[in-house]
Amino acid sequence: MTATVIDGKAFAAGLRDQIAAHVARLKQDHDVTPGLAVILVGDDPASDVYVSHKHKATVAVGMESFEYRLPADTTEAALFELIDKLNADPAVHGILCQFPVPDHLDERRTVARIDPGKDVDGLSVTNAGLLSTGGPALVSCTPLGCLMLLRDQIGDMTGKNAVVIGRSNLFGKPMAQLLLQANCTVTIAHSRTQNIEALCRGADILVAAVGRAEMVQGDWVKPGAVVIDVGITRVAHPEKEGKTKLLGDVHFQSAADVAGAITPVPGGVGPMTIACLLANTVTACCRAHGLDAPEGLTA
Ligand SMILES: Nc1nc2c(c(=O)[nH]1)N[C@@H](CN(C=O)c1ccc(C(=O)N[C@@H](CCC(=O)O)C(=O)O)cc1)CN2
Repeated sequence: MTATVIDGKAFAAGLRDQIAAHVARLKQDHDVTPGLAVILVGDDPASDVYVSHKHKATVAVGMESFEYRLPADTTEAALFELIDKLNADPAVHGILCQFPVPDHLDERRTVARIDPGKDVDGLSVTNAGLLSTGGPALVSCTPLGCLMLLRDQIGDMTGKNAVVIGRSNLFGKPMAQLLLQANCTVTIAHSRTQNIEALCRGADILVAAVGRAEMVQGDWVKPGAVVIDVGITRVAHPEKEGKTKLLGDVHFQSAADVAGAITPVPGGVGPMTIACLLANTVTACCRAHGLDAPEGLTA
């Protein structure tokens, strides 16, 4: 292996320390405590774990955490009633509905109900529009986390060829916008892209977010490239009976032999998601009180 392994867990811990310091200052200087409300509808086991982690992380940096666990048969009307209440609550600066939601609910309509100033997932049309036009958006947490890791690793990204595999609203599209803002030449690849291997081999920055375990092989990677793996697929452990393990979208061993730097799974991008959610809540709180968002927490 020749690549530097990017330690997202350590980076996220440092970011949470910075956030805790900002939260303490907001309390001391402005008598304001940032508050985050997380809504979970249903009983998806992975979502249950993520929501618990979000609660613990929120409390650990000194913010207020409001957690709402609703039954799987919650109607859209009941969900919207809760969102309306949170939109109007001055103690709540960030609102997030954990995805996926049960089939009878619609993610797009749910996000649209959240006040864009409190949309700490950065998924609303308003925040997507602000991001693509260079305005003061709240940016989707995982791409924001990837940008922070890339900045730390590369510094100035001007003129780099960046390929993002995946075109979701939650990740691929905002990631591409952030890389464009950082002066990269950006290509979004997806399931219909032709000759994707050759395209990836031209990338100085390769970001994989397709949800297909180990799709990106070492011979797709340009020597020295920075590889960011956003995939998380849980599979049966090959050696430990009854246990599972996580795989990324990148075949780690072969890619690490070629890349200059690479994020592992787990411990790469994943921990940045929750740290950036806290960062977005501080940003939303500052903006709600007419204060500048702290440097280092935004795109
Ligand atoms: N409303 C949202 N829903 C979902 C989002 C989101 O950003 N907003 N993202 C994912 C889930 N997610 C946070 O919500 C999340 C995923 C992964 C991790 C993480 O730390 N992963 C670890 C491994 C954890 C494990 O062992 O399972 C890692 O990669 O190291 C944190 C948060 C979908 N829903």
